Amino acid sequence: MTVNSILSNPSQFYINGQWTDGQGSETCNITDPTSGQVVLTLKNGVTKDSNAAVEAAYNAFNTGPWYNEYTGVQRRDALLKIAQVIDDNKHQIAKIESLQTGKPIGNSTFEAMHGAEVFRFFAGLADKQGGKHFSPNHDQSVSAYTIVEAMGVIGLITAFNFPFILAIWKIAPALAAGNTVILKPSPQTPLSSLLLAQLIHDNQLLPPGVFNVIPGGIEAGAALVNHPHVDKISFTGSVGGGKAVYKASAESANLKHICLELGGKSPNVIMDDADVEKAAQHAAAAAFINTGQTCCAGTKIHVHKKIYDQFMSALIAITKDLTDRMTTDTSTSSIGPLIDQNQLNRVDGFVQRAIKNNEAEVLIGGERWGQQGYYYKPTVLKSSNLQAEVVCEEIFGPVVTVLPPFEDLDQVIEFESKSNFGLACGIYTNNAKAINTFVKKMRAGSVWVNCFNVLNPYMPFGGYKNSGIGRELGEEAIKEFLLTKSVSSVITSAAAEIPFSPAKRTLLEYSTVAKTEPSLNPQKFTEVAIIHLPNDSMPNALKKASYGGSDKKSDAAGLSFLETSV
Ligand SMILES: NC(=O)C1=CN([C@@H]2O[C@H](COP(=O)(O)OP(=O)(O)OC[C@H]3O[C@@H](n4cnc5c(N)ncnc54)[C@H](OP(=O)(O)O)[C@@H]3O)[C@@H](O)[C@H]2O)C=CC1
Ligand SMILES: CCCCCC/C=C/C(=O)O
Repeated sequence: MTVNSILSNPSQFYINGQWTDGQGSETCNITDPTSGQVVLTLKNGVTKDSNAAVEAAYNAFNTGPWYNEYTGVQRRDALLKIAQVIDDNKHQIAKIESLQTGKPIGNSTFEAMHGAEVFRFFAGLADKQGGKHFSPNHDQSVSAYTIVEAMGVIGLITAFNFPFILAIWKIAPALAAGNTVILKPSPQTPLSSLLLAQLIHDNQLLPPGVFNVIPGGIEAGAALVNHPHVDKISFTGSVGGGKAVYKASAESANLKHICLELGGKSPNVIMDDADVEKAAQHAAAAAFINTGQTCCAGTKIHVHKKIYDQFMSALIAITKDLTDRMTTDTSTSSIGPLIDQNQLNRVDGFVQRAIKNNEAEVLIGGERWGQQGYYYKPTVLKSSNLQAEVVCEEIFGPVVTVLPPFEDLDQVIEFESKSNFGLACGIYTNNAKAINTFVKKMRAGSVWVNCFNVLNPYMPFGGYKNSGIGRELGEEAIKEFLLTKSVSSVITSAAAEIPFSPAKRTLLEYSTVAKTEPSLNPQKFTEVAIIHLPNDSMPNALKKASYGGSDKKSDAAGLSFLETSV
């Protein structure tokens, strides 16, 4: 499979609804990690490219139809169409994702379908965002309400490990909220983001400038973070990268909003009542998911003393089986390669240092697999040094560290409370008291009971502590891309004020209108401006709505505003 057989404009950037050449001179190689072969060379994004994309997104937000004319229902429909196109092209998406990451093709196909599901979820929220109305005093002369508005232009920066999913977790809620976006994927893995742009472009699913893609390059990412017209950065990557972005965002001219989805060292606790074989299966899957290149992977295991020996035998047998089934063929492989040689060196570096410093014992694995590509054997380490690097740091490879057996869950929780990370954790038990204690006391964004790495669009995902700020997925994620505006309006005459221009109308409340104008069927309206006046003056006030000039015009304009808001 070649990149050209899937991507029509493989080395171009997608800006303002057009395919354009990058303006820099440096290039970047995209490599197939199963073989180490270069599959595409494309330009690195530079500041000029980012600036062009920001300008396109800024214009699209301020003057284009996406935010100014589309209703929530229209945005919903656009996102549903994107979901359908992803589903229809899931095999192409999966092929290109596996080509650039080396993932087993089954995983990539699942991830493409998950991406479609995430678009559907946020499509369902696109038309359901609104503010609240308050009556702060009894005579109702003050109309007080909130409206929710899109933030504006959003910069999305993603990592190499789940390129398609990580991008969609950001794109879908940002667009559902009415924003325009610039996606800067990891320089190692831009291809599935470019394919998404191609699918959106070829099927004319979004107005120009709403969705832009600038492949790789630290300069391109930094330019987004520094640009005064970018209102928010949503970032997935390393803790170091996240902190640099946080700092630069704070120092940028416009004090950006920020969402950071960073690393983890998620503990997996196996209690004494666990079904040992099942728990070991789950623990291996939890740790080795995506070759361990997963922020929430269960890379640290605490096992109860009573079942420790049995569990360890089972875990080693499962890991051996996984290793025996390794192959470079993504259609049959059990576990894929690491992303590149740097990552391979980095992972092996952790293991070799642990051995050299007597911090851990390798029970299985601990070395490169094969001669081609960037494969590393799934590895089980045993450590009794609770301060060891392999116990405390994110390795981002297929390496799991088992800690000394425990007897008291409280001690495990106490130990974990000192971790710098707080992304996820899991416990295997049917002991209700243990579950309740664990759920309550663990300082982590996701808690999994008798399962691990369970992610779906409904459940917010994100970290405590160094694991991040903000949430992706769930209703929380769309709120990350909205701003709330409070409006207090004192009515001083009988003339009603239409509080919004039609272009910026927002659903608030239609009950007063319905009560005073029974001829209007509120069911007809998806969006109606509230006209809040003392009840006895409402009919006249409505008729006299001062909207654009004379009484007659105002009358017509006021009512026609309501009617055209359908
Ligand atoms: N979710 C998670 O937990 C993840 C954790 N990691 C961890 O990070 C390590 C390195 O992975 P990597 O993907 O290189 O992660 P990075 O944090 O280096 O990069 C992630 C993304 O952020 C961009 N980026 C990095 N620094 C900046 C910056 N200062 N300003 C703007 N953009 C920036 C990168 O692009 P560019 O390189 O062009 O700057 C890339 O698109 C892994 O080994 C792993 O430990 C990685 C991925 C996901
Ligand atoms: C649905 C498959 C698992 C997705 C895992 C998402 C991981 C995120 C990250 O590593 O940042």
